[in-house]
Amino acid sequence: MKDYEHFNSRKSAIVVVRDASSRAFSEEVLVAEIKEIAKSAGFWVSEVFECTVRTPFYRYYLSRGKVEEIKRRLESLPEVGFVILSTEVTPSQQRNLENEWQRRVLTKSEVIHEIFAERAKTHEGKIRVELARLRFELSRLPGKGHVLSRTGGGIGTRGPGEQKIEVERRAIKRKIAFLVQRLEQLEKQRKVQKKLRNENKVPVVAIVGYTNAGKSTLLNTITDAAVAVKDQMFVTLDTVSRESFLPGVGKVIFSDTVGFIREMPSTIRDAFKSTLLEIKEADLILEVLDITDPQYRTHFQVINQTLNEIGVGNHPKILVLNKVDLISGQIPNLERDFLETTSSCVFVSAKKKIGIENLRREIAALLSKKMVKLILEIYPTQVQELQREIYRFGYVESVESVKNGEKIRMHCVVRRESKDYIEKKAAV
Ligand SMILES: Nc1nc2c(ncn2[C@@H]2O[C@H](COP(=O)(O)OP(=O)(O)OP(=O)(O)O)[C@@H](O)[C@H]2O)c(=O)[nH]1
Repeated sequence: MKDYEHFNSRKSAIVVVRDASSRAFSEEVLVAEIKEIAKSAGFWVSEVFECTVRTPFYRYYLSRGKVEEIKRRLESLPEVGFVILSTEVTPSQQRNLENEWQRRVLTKSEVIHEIFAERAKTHEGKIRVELARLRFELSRLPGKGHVLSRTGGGIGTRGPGEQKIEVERRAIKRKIAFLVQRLEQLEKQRKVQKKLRNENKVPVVAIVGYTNAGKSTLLNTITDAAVAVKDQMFVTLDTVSRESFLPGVGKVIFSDTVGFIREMPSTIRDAFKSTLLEIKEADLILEVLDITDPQYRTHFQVINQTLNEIGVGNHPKILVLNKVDLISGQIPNLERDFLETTSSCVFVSAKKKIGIENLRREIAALLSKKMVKLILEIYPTQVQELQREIYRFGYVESVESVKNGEKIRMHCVVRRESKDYIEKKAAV
């Protein structure tokens, strides 16, 4: 056990943000984001060090002077057990910093992996997170080999460190192969379920947005479901779907997706790719934004960029501006670029149930474009079977007895593409 490992139980940390001002996003965004990530992983951030490094020292990724300055500061912060870096460093740089500072040093990716590991609820979600973690570990092995191989072997020979790494690499690859196989089986099962759902043509509404925007809360409010809701990033790691009834449409499936974030580690992004790809099959996308977050414009960019990457940039969308209950003054004016990418825009409070009926109406209005109204006259003996068929594609609005009880008139709403099929069934 290293001297500083006893700090692990106290999750107090300082955050080091390097070269924030030279990036595409503002310093404020980067600092707020890394603090939020640290908080979601259960860290209490006591200080943030922002540094611009003109001459980085390869050994540390920071300049020698900065390493010293942080070291001195840490000496007066005995309660701090961790240093979280806003970007990635090599395993050897990480080890060197740990030796200098005598604290655990974590990179942003490591912290995000930790959050995902803690939050995964379903069996499939857990496998995905474990896969991401193993792939991340694999990508960092070469760096570790470099550090360890310095302990033995001469030029041109393999040091004991590197041999050990080779053994580790093989073990990780074996685990990855096993998990990939398991995941493929689970995906097959899911495809069968999805096929059944597609046969029934139930419209799907995907709820997407930056992490912590209120997606799970909205899913709950819209469908009265109970999905875990916490004021932390990435609470939802697996797609959670719930059904609800919308007038003019019938049964609708609402799906809560994994939260988006800028610079999601590629291992996590790959692991959850298929979850994100499910958005492709949605009939409508609800793009949720936390309007009270000072960074909501950046979040909007990140979401749209991710949606474009998945290939659903032009899908029908409703922009849902959430948490209006926290706005005391005037609701912010939205620029044209906000509104141009979406079919409509609704202000709500998912938590306080404000604007939800309006949102449901907007959703119904967009989805009902794919629906048609039918009036069928059938014999009473046909009612049961026909109703069953109608509910696969929509719903029955009302039923009345006509022609002295000889026939039944049914008013129903069904998906446009099922119209001929239903009419044929009714004509039998
Ligand atoms: N005041 C207020 N708080 C809200 C509202 N909607 C959500 N919240 C809070 O915001 C926090 C995050 O909500 P979630 O629904 O978990 O957010 P999410 O987008 O699903 O988060 P991830 O699963 O991490 O992607 C919780 O503390 C909610 O109670 C709202 O309309 N008003």
